[in-house]
Amino acid sequence: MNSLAHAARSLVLRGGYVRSVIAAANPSSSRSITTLQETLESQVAPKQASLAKLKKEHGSKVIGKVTIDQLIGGARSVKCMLWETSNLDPEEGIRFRGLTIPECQQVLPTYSGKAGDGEPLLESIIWLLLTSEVPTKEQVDTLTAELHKRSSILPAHVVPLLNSLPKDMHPMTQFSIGLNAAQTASVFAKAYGELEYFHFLLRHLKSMCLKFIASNTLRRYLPADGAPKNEYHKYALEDILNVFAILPEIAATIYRNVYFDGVVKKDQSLDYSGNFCRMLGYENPGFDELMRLYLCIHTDHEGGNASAHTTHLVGSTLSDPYLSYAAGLNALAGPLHGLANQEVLKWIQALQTKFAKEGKEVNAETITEFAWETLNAKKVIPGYGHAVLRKTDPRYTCQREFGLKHMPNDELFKIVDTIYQVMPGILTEHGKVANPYPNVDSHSGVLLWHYGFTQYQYYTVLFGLSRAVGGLCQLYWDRALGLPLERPKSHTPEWLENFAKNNPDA
Ligand SMILES: CC(=O)SCCNC(=O)CCNC(=O)[C@H](O)C(C)(C)COP(=O)(O)OP(=O)(O)OC[C@H]1O[C@@H](n2cnc3c(N)ncnc32)[C@H](O)[C@@H]1OP(=O)(O)O
Ligand SMILES: O=C([O-])CC(=O)C(=O)O
Repeated sequence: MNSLAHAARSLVLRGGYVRSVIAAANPSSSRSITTLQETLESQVAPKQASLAKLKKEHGSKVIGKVTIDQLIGGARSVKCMLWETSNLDPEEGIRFRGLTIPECQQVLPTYSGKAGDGEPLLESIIWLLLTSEVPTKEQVDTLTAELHKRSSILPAHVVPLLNSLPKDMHPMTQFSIGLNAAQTASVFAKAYGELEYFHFLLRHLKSMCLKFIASNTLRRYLPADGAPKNEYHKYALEDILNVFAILPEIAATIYRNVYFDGVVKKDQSLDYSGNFCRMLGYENPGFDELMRLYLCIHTDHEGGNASAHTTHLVGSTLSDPYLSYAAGLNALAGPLHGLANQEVLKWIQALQTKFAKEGKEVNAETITEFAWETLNAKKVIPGYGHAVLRKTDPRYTCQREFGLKHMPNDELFKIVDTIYQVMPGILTEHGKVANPYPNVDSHSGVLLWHYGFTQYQYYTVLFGLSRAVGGLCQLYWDRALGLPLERPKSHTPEWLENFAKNNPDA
């Protein structure tokens, strides 16, 4: 009962939480800033209404067909998911709420405060993806302060648990364990689960008199209307912001445990990315800027990619945001998805080692030789190809531009550039690949390496820190729009064969 009362009260109190954080961060301007929560609350009803209208007026319109090839082939291009936060065009690449990466770099607030002067802050992208609005620097600063403050919500058992894990456990496995363990702090699960418990209790009390007393007593301590479906998004938002806030400490603890002394030092006078770099143990403003770029560009890639889709699917069962995104992390840990960034570095290392032993230079010719060896061994070239993109990934391009600006003479950067010159031709000649161009993973590792961040088994954790933003900003809207349980139809091979036999012209 005490814990019920505590949970209920803390839920109610959080309404005033954000305002007090803002006031603490910036007392003079606190009254004039529209908070993230206020911005979102004003958007929910109109968005719900326009989705309901779309469904009512056009719900029966056909937007595509599905072939047997698509059913067998991983549902490529099947249109079956609503995604608010970003959209991917095969030629142009990603747009975050309508903005390309260069446009984001021009308009979003940066560490210096001036848009266009440096890389966007991750907090800017969080604001953009959640609200579809470009925030002011003041708004972004309030979000930074809020996330720093919320980081204290990390449950006390999580760091000791991480400390107890074997150092040779893959960092992504540790990341997923850490986030799952932090789920005890879920506000969403409490709001939902305790009400379940409340109804369970009422169902099982035999005496009407006891039912009446229990009902009246418990209701006093629970949110006024319980947690009805139309309020799920409020509890989800609490969890989502808390997950953003605690992930850096989980990620940094893993890095410091596996490769160093386990000590994590914060500097909350900095932004989210800058503070994260200090937690990792880096004190280089150039590395801070790279981290800002890295964390911004990996956030979101529309809904169909495996990590975002998994988060959305698991969330549709009303699993809370912690569990939903932990599932997304497990999808990201696959080598055809996020893990490809570590595979790229591994591939380049193997290439360098082989030709160093043979006393040969790494150049276009030796890279071509090594690529054919990989392909003939029926392995993939990591960092190349894509399920949707049919041109060079703009996330590759902006990282290349960062490299040209900050490390044009770096040896590894030059190798990546030479790979880029020869690989599309090789993959085209190979003849199988739908997209012979590089994706985001083919460039990210070498930039990190330049700053001494050479522990490539860890690289996907950085991706996972960033992808939380896309997956979970969308999860907010999933709950706000009341999207249902996701459950597509599957068919047996026999059904397909019969269908094909009975429908020769289909
Ligand atoms: C953040 C991200 O997730 S970006 C992607 C990261 N992953 C990688 O970089 C791994 C390498 N790339 C790949 O494996 C693929 O290109 C994927 C998984 C990204 C996309 O897969 P698909 O949509 O199936 O690609 P596509 O239609 O081009 O595949 C056709 C064939 O080409 C092969 N192929 C695709 N890309 C490559 C590649 N980079 N090297 C060698 N073969 C490839 C596929 O394995 C497939 O072979 P199969 O017919 O024998 O099964
Ligand atoms: O879109 C995809 O399928 C893979 C990808 O690039 C991402 O998730 O960032």
